[in-house]
Formats: sequence, C-alpha cells, structure tokens
Amino acid sequence: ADISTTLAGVKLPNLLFNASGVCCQTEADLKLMVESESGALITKSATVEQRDGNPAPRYTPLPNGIGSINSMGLPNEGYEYYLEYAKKYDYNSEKPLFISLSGLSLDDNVKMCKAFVDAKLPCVLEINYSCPNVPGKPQMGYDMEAMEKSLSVLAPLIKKPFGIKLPPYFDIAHFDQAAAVFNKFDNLAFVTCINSVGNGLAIDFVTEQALIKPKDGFGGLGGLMVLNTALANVNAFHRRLPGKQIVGVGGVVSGKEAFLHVLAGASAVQIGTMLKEEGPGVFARIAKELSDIMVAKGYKTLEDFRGKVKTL
Ligand SMILES: O=C(O)c1[nH]c(=O)[nH]c(=O)c1Cl
Repeated sequence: ADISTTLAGVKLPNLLFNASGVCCQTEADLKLMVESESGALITKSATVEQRDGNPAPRYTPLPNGIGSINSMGLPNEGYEYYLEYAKKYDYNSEKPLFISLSGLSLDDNVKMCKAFVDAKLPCVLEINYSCPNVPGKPQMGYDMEAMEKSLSVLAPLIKKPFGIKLPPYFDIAHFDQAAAVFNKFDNLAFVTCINSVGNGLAIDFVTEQALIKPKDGFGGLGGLMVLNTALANVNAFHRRLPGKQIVGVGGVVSGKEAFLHVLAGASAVQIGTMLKEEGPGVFARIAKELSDIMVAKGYKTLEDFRGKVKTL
C-alpha cells in the first residue's frame, strides 16, 4: 500500500520519522536516521548555546513496555551546529529535513529562526513550545497568550510553512483556546501532537527510589501509555484546524498505532520511545506493518482513511 505523504508542502516517501530528541542530537545520530527506512528526519530541539542538559540517569524505559520517562534538560549542540548540518544536507535525497528549535526566550527563537530564514534552505522548522524539563522554565504550550505573542513574531519572520510541537492538552476548553490562536497564522502549516506528558514520576518498588535523577525524579512520559491522550490531541486539532495538518506522535509501537494516528487525522507520524528502545530498524518494521494493515482493510493510500474515525 502507498504510505507516502506530504507535510508542509514537502513530500515524504513514507509518513514515519523520529520524534525530535531521539536519534538526532549529533551528526552520527542523524546519519542513522538518513540510512534508516524513515520518510524524514528531524533534529534535536536546539537552543542558542550548546547545552549538556540534566544529570544522568535522565531517561529510562518503564517495565512491561508501557513507555518511558525522561528529563533530558534540552541537551543539544547549539543551533549553529544544526544550521551547518542543514546547509550540508542533500536536499535531492527523497528524505526531507526538519529542524526543531526550542529557544529559551522569544529573542532566542527570533535569533535562530532569522539564521535559518537567511540561509534560504529547504528544511522545515518545527518550533518546540513544549519542553517540560528545563527547571524554572514553564512550558509555553500551556500559556496561550505567550504562544500567540511568539507566533505573531515568528510566523511572519519564517514566512514559509512551519510547524509547532505541542504538549498534550486535557481539557476541551484548552483545545478550543489553542486552536483559536493557531488559526490566526496561515503559514502555521502543521501542529505536532503530542510532546511527552509532563512531570510524571516513576518509582522503583524494590529500591523505593525515583528512576531518574533530575527534578526529584519528575519527567516527561512517553510510549504506549500516552497513546490515547495522543490520539485525542491529534483528533481534537484535526477537527479544529481546517487547512492545517497534524503530525501524530505518542504511543506508536507498531503499525496498528500508526494506523490509529492516521485515522485520528495525522498526516505524518513520529516515533520516540520505540525508536529509542528498538533503534532505527523500527521504521522498516512499522512501515511494513502499516502497509499490511491497509491491504487487509482495503485501503490504497493514507487519504482513504485519514481523519475518518467513526463516532457512535
Ligand atoms: O528534556 C528534553 O530535552 C525534552 N524532553 C521531552 O520529553 N520533550 C522535549 O521537548 C524536550 Cl526538549
């Protein structure tokens, strides 16, 4: 079956790629993504300066495949590293490049976006409004006014289609309020839902210790356990953002969850925890599983079922 897609005007040979943060901090990581069967790749969220991030242990999978917890603390090589990578990238390859930016202030985001705009590159920007793990920095995604202010500056600056990475919302009024902001920006081409479910706490029963070191063990939750919150956010914004696209992320462990994300409205699907645990081979596996599901159900393309979740 045909699992190709288009996102922000660029063609992806298949709808799967990495969630920013996983397998994408260094050129070596990104090379693995280029060599994988993913349909695209996205870089680790960049800040103006290089960051070491939080002390380890700062990521761990959770027992029984239910997911993961992380409090990485935005470790990255600094935006100029990713700008250089974007300048060297082979845009004739069939795999488009996405760049994640997560400035610690609006000025930082302006500085980084300007640099990418001035470089006139084909890569697509995804602005991260939802990092839950920088101590002292509440995430923008839960501050509608701050997001609107940021977008009112960045959207005209970026000019071409771009996306934003959102935290999960849990209240219908918040879906409504967030969509009202996003619908004001025509070149906001897609929203990526969801980032990790912020500030969970994983405790080891035997040792009675938190599993990760930063923030008293508090960190973002990912993996299968967040699937149903992810599907809700994908569908809520699919219903509320006519003319925009949704990138679905959260809980994709097989072709089945990728299928459900498309059914909920996703135009592309990112994989985080499963990529971290299984490695880049996950893309070939899930691509085949999804294609087999589509054949079994009689669907030829993603358009045949995108957003067609039935209600009772
Ligand atoms: O701690 C992190 O680096 C991190 N971790 C996440 O789960 N989401 C993010 O957006 C970021 Cl920036």
